[in-house]
Amino acid sequence: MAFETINVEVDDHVALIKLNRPEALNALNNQLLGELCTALEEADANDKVRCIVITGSEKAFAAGADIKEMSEKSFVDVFSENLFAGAIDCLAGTRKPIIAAVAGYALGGGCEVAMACDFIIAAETAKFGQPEINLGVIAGMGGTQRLTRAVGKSKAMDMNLTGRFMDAEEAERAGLVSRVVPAKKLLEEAMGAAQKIAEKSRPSTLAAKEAVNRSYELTLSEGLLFERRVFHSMFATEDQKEGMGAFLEKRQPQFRDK
Ligand SMILES: CC(C)(O)CC(=O)SCCNC(=O)CCNC(=O)[C@H](O)C(C)(C)COP(=O)(O)OP(=O)(O)OC[C@H]1O[C@@H](n2cnc3c(N)ncnc32)[C@H](O)[C@@H]1OP(=O)(O)O
Repeated sequence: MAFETINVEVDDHVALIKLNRPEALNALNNQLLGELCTALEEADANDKVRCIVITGSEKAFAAGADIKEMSEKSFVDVFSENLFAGAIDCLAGTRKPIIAAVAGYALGGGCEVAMACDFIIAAETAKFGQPEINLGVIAGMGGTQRLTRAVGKSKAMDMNLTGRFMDAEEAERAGLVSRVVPAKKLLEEAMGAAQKIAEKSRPSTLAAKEAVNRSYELTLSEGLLFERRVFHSMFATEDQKEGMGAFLEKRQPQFRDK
């Protein structure tokens, strides 16, 4: 499928999706969000793809929802079209692991898209923020919810109420990002992490992602039970025998996704 606002490359079991609206710092307009959703559905359905990386440019992962596009909309417009529900549900509904590789601005919807990925690797240049308050609105794709779960109430309130940006170092300290690397190494690091994930047994990666995500929805005892039962179910796979057998035989496992 040909896209205009994103580029997609599939190489070595990793789908690399690059947001590509440089003239607007990758502002998330309807077309880009629609194309991103289509690309994610295709990657999820493509047997060759085992992990997905989403990235932007050196200057911006994405500077938020497209303000020009939404500025004239009325309440009835945004309510009727359920503005932004589709794109973020699409990300959250993708079963394969997704890494956000963030350099430059990840603001508003850009920060929210990154947070809807499974983890974030940031360049030293990354800046995260929920500046919607400056536009007379609030975050609408998870900035008050996912950010609070990631960094706690105090920092989430600070960012949502003042609109200030958080740099990569602070984001790592706060637990918003998993690692920070020099900007030149960002893609190499993200693709390296994706390759590592791609080498694992597919049932294990899908199950690990589901189990971690359940921790957002369940009580601790329900979550622990869910995890234990999924762990038990992995003993029905050939890959469990292969993984444990390979360890005991001091060799690399050859997973067959069975
Ligand atoms: C999803 C929701 C519901 O949560 C809502 C949102 O996401 S609302 C959007 C939140 N994001 C913002 O408020 C950030 C807006 N952008 C900026 O503050 C600045 O552009 C900047 C700090 C990221 C970068 O500043 P600077 O280097 O000075 O570049 P600019 O000249 O401002 O930008 C270059 C070019 O890009 C256009 N641009 C930037 N961001 C957006 C945007 N979010 N929507 C539409 N267009 C955007 C900007 O207008 C410039 O274009 P031209 O004027 O040169 O045509």
